[in-house]
Amino acid sequence: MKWSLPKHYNRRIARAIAEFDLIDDGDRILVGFSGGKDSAFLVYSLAVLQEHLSLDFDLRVLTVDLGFDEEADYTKLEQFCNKLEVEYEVKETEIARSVRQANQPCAKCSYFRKGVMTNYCQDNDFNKIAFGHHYDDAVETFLMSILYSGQIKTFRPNTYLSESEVNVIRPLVYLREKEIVTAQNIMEYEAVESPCPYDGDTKREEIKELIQSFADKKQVFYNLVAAMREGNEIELWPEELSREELKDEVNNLWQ
Ligand SMILES: Nc1ncnc2c1ncn2[C@@H]1O[C@H](COP(=O)(O)OP(=O)(O)OP(=O)(O)O)[C@@H](O)[C@H]1O
Repeated sequence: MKWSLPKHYNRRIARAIAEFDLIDDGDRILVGFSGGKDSAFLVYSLAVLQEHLSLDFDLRVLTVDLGFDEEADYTKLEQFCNKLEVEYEVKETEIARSVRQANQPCAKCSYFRKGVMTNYCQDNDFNKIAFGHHYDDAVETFLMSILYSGQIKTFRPNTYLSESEVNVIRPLVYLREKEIVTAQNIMEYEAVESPCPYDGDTKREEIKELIQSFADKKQVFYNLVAAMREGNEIELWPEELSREELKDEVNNLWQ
């Protein structure tokens, strides 16, 4: 294969693979490809690494056709995979119809999409699903979760789904989004537009702008990275008491 990855990208992806134990010998990995820049780079880098790593693993690329566009054409995606010599398949679904009336269409769509992929894994003997989430996605999700849901959490680079016995892996977690944008020249692929009418998650955009607004945005980004690590110092308020417990505690004060 004539394709290659610059050293810098190799190092970051290899770091994620080694640190989070993302790929093992004998793995069969199903790669989620939307046609966007992130998953295109994921397909590209896994195809290149398959040639160069000492690990022996299989790859197949899957696009879940969400059903938003009846005229959807996947030729460009297929040609990209052919060029990289990886198998490519499109799975048609009617997810669009089920999420149109939903309160949170994006969350529901992503849930159904993952369901389609795990079913595909079970039917075709794949043990891992790879997604193209990157460093900025992880930090933005962490901050969104605190600000909009009151929970301190983000997605993990490697998550075992016990019900379907599949691991979801995210090999690009150490790459910044701007590095992936630059990588479009390396892989000779132009991202296709998403057919989704809800594209452009406004909450995520808000968070992106917030991080960008700090004078020392790089330091702020890496402080958030530090905060989302287990083992980092945590000093939180005690758990909230139930209404009854609190009432008793307050009453005791007056006796
Ligand atoms: N229709 C789809 N079919 C298969 N996999 C998908 C699809 N949509 C998204 N994915 C996978 O889920 C990941 C996260 O999805 P999300 O919608 O957040 O994409 P994104 O950050 O816009 O990435 P991309 O640039 O690849 O579209 C993608 O990187 C890709 O691996």
